[in-house]
Amino acid sequence: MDEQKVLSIKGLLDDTPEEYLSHKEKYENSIRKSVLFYKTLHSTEDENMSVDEKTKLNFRNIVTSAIFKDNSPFMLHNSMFIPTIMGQGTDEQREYWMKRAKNMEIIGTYAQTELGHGTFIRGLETQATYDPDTEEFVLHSPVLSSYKWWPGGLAHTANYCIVMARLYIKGKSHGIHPFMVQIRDEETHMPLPGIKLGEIGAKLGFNTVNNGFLGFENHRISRDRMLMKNAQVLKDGTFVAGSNSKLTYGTMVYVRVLIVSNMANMLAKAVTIALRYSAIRRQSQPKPDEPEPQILDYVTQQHKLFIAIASSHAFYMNAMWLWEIYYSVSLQLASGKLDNLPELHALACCLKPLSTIDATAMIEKCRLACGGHGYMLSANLAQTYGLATAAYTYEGENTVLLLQAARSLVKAWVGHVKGRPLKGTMAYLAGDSTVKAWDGSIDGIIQSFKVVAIRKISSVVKILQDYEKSGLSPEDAWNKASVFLTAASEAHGRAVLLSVYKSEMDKRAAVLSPPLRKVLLQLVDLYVTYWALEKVGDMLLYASITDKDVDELQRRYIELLAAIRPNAVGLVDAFDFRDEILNSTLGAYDGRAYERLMEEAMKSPLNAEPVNQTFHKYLKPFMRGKL
Ligand SMILES: CCCCCCCCCCCCC/C=C/C(=O)SCCNC(=O)CCNC(=O)[C@H](O)C(C)(C)COP(=O)(O)OP(=O)(O)OC[C@H]1O[C@@H](n2cnc3c(N)ncnc32)[C@H](O)[C@@H]1OP(=O)(O)O
Ligand SMILES: Cc1cc2nc3c(=O)[nH]c(=O)nc-3n(C[C@H](O)[C@H](O)[C@H](O)COP(=O)(O)OP(=O)(O)OC[C@H]3O[C@@H](n4cnc5c(N)ncnc54)[C@H](O)[C@@H]3O)c2cc1C
Repeated sequence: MDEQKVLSIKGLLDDTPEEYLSHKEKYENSIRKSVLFYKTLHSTEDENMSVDEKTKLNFRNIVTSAIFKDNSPFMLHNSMFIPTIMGQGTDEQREYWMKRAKNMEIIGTYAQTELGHGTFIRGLETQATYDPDTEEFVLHSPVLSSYKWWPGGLAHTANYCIVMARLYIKGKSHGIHPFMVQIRDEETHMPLPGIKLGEIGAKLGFNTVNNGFLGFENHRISRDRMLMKNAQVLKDGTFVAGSNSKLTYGTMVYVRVLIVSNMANMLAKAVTIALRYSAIRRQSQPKPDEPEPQILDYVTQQHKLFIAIASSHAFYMNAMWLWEIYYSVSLQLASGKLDNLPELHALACCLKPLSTIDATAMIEKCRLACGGHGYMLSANLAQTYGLATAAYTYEGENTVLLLQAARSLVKAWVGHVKGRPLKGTMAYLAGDSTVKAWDGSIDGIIQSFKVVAIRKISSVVKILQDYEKSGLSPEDAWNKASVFLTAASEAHGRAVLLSVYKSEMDKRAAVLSPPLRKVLLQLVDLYVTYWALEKVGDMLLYASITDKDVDELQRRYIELLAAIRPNAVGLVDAFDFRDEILNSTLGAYDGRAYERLMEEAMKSPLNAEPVNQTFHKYLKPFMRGKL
């Protein structure tokens, strides 16, 4: 996506900050901008580029942040509607629907979550009952809780959507399947008969995404509207099951992988804003005979911010690595080879939660590091937090995904104990869990994180087995142990994040100039040392670290902050975000934060006049005691 071309489109960037628009005006403005933006996107897209190339090209591209501070009502069209057609449609269905969707002849969304169910997909209640007489599916929302609730763009924007519904044939349920459903008339945009649509209301963020609700009243669609790549319903109502019922969950895995790269970008944006502001903001006078220092020179400020730079790099390296795995597994799935899907699912169930947990926390820390000005919406830190924290929940709520990963880890460990070989990212579980002397090296610390994961997984398996021996059902044992199951998944995820970041950097280090290699490896060192200190309890319990080693680690951490300080501004400048993309009074390249804060303040409609009409209507009578 050519940033210059996009950002030079007239009318695309807001003159009046959206914060001063009404809820309805914000939506209408976001539609106006979406149409402008997607016209350009469509005109500049290289049709010959593969999904793989396009995705990796866009990994660091967040030009949309310049246009939509709170995302676009079109976001589900590209991020889930099109990928689901690609992943779940037959060749014929792909041929027909991809053309219409890519040409923006139709606008789609992905409607899975219901008022009553989000996590538990097998509990979804929207019905798709097959009528062999008419060769149609009857879509119905039997109760309020079965209304689709949350899908982006569903309320007033999309005219088609992928509906995940429970398939019934002759009274028998055949599980959840994807259906292509037209929800609005293409000419009038009126909801079709038997379809109730609306928006779900104001939210913490995503307030220009037009998240909506959808209810069906016996709405009929033709048989060919079920996306039948993974399972089919024949004309006579015969159900042909797919090779794996979870293949219908493929779009979610795809988005979870993308979310890791998105967190890298969100965090990079926030730390660029906060760090640049910390370079121009001067405050206090620790040394009486010296001027107020840059707040960036306070080590506590460096502690708040430098880990965010390193974490953005770590998420980016892990995202690229995970995308390669995703893409190769998706090619294998296309040829019916499913055996690497569980590992991909488990990986995504670790890295999506950890990247969103860390990014959300660190973006908030970036905001807090800017004091009062960080609290201004014109700083664009609160909105960035809102976007990141949404990803904690959507595409699989984090706790639930960590428990999914734990399911795979427990199975792997139990299998290992029985002699079954471990493979891929879980192979290290077969490694030596007796720790060698702590050597404080980066590789040594990463190995300690692997030991922590091994020990946490093995001990939670022991807890599960003891509960079951005591007579608890597997389900009750699982629930009782679930806090430590998520902890075991987090430990595994940490080990993966650390080792992939290190190994991916090592691969790249050879081609870097010595100064660049030095500063990037300092970030790796900072990241590993930071997490060793964050998890010092686990290190003391499971690794061979001593209190003397901890003292050494703390000193090393402080030295690393000092070593990175001279390059800190250069490191965020290297993210190369244009001012329009940062969209922040505090983060602009020229450092004129105060002038920009004032310029933005003057855009408030309240500043258009010195005396607001409420003075004469209310205040004056009130102050004169006349109310
Ligand atoms: C280029 C850069 C671009 C950046 C853009 C990035 C951002 C993009 C943003 C897009 C906007 C997003 C808006 C949000 C959209 C949504 O939120 S859509 C709805 C998402 N909803 C979910 O994710 C629901 C989460 N719930 C689940 O996934 C499942 O219900 C569950 C939690 C996995 C549990 O399911 P259940 O059927 O109960 O499973 P179990 O009984 O536990 O058995 C699980 C077995 O199935 C396997 N499995 C489960 N899921 C998958 C999967 N997806 N793939 C493969 N396998 C799966 C699991 O491994 C278990 O297998 P066994 O252990 O062998 O039994
Ligand atoms: C900004 C945003 C955009 C979204 N966009 C879309 C969209 O476009 N399309 C769409 O279909 N959906 C969308 N969603 C919905 C999203 O996918 C769901 O919110 C998410 O899957 C969580 O489900 P839920 O909200 O029902 O929460 P629940 O699943 O009810 O979770 C609530 C709490 O219960 C806990 N819990 C639930 N199950 C378990 C369990 N088995 N074990 C332990 N704890 C459990 C969770 O950990 C959580 O703490 C969006 C959500 C948000 C916030």
